[in-house]
Amino acid sequence: MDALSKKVPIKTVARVRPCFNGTNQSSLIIDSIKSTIIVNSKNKEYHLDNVFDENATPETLYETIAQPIVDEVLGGKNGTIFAYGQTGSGKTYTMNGNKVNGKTRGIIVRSIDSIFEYLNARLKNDPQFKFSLKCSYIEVYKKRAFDLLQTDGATVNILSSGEQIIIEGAAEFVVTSIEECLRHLQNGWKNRKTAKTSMNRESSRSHAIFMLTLVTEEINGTFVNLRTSCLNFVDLAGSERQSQTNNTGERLKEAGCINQDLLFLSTVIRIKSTAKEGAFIQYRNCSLTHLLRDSLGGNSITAVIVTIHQNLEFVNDTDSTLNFAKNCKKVKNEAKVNEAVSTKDVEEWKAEIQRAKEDKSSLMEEIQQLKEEKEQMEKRQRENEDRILKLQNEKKTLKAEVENATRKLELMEFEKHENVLLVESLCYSNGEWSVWDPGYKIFGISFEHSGFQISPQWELFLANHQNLSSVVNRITCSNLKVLKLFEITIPFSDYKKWTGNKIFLLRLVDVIVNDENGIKVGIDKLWNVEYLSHKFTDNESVHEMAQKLVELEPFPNLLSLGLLNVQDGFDLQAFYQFLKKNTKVSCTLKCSKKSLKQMKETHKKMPQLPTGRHFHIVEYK
Ligand SMILES: Nc1ncnc2c1ncn2[C@@H]1O[C@H](COP(=O)(O)OP(=O)(O)OP(=O)(O)O)[C@@H](O)[C@H]1O
Repeated sequence: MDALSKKVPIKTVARVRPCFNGTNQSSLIIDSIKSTIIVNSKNKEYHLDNVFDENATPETLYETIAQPIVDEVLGGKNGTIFAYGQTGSGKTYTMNGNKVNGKTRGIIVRSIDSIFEYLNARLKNDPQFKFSLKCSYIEVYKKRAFDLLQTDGATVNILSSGEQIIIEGAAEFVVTSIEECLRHLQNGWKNRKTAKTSMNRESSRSHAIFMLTLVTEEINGTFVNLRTSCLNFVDLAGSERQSQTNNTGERLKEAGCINQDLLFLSTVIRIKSTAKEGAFIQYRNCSLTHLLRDSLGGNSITAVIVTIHQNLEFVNDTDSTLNFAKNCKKVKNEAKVNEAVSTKDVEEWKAEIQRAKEDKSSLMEEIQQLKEEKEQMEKRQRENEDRILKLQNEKKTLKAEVENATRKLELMEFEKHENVLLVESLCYSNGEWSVWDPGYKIFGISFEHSGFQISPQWELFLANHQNLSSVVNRITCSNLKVLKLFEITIPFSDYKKWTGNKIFLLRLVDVIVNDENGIKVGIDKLWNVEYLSHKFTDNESVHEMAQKLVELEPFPNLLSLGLLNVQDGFDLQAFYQFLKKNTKVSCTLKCSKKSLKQMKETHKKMPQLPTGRHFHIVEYK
């Protein structure tokens, strides 16, 4: 294998496929021996490096075109094999063949076989020989490049850095056997975009490039040779005429992109074939030419296989394909062996390998140890997690117990106050809190036919129940509308928590009750009234009643008092002493009809109470 580079023209061959649609009238005169094709109707003769007629076997084609390039690649040079031609003319058939095994195997499969055959033989004969082979598979579809080895249709970016073309984002798989390599190739085939057209049941709608990158390392005396070479197989999409394919919609759009790419490729080839050395060519304008820059007049051994129809109806495309081939023949590539030679001492290198082996085994031991430690830690972690869970549950139970105990304590604390009551029967409905319990008794005050309502400011109001007269400590309050009875305090800061348990604290305030005549019956503390009313029952002597009132200690805050059913003999004079002693109180006496007249007369004779206070005597009904 020649390590020196020299300028070599692109090898250009034609492969003629059997007549399309079963016709057997060829429009071409094919001479495989002279490597010429004459296009009768155009009166043109094309001379190529090789011409393969329809009887040429895939094996002959491989041996003539591909094998020499594969050999060069194994020696460290880059190589590219293109298939170019009209749609349905046999490009995919030539590159891939119909199957991955058997006689119709295409160029790619045969090349892979050959590469592994060589590399395995080298490994066997030279224990110091090393290699790494990687594959990637890219397609250019509608001007964008995609990775065929990534099933999610990942796009890739084609970048150039100096002499290097970089395919950013493309997956590269190391392959160590024919089977592994073919598996990737077949996966890529499946992902390639194809569609049925009138010219081809499975027409490629993209340009596909299968790439193999080979790195070999061999020792020559005291030198280490590192060689890197690439082999590209390019199956281009076929040129199409709308008049022949009758494509519409998406197919037509694809055809437009395919034709544009091929036109650009032909233009690059035409310019390359005539341009002077070093002339600037805009490869980057098209993903296809950008990607294949090296293969089109650069560091690569390139062969172009043009595939053609021989039917007369396709003669114009055949002629233009052959014209492309003619231009390709004029383009020269300069392939060099891509080699890096290091002067490393072999003994030192061997010692290094030995050291690396030893390092490796001690590392393996360390890894094993770490694995065991990891397992133990994981076990411990699992145990800890179980323990934490258990503790958390215990904590929850304890917390609930503490909360319960705290609540009980607080309740007990509140219950110590005489004017404080914890009510557990408040309920919430329609956006309001309420207590509804006819006959309810709070602080010794009895409520009948009445309900409680609680305002948003947490005040408790008494209200009539269903148009009935409310009865408070047996005083009928027919016009009772809303009566502020108590201030309600929520005993704990987090009221939501406690309202959930329906626990409220009621704190008694001054209470004013209207009697049935609309007259206020005011009492300092209602439990005092309870005490008074207890003393003044109907069964006791009215004389005693008045006397006892006078004897009682004064109620400094008592504002109002109502006495019901006062009978004859009640000592008004004595009661007046009570009014004088209790300096804030106003009073309403209710007498039987019989004694009303006399009571009123006695009353007239008594001195007036100071302004702001009153003493009424009315009939008791
Ligand atoms: N030399 C040949 N001998 C026998 N059959 C062939 C030959 N060339 C092509 N064919 C058959 O013709 C059909 C079209 O071939 P193929 O798909 O390779 O065309 P193509 O150039 O890749 O088309 P497109 O550009 O539309 O993808 C296939 O069924 C293939 O088997």
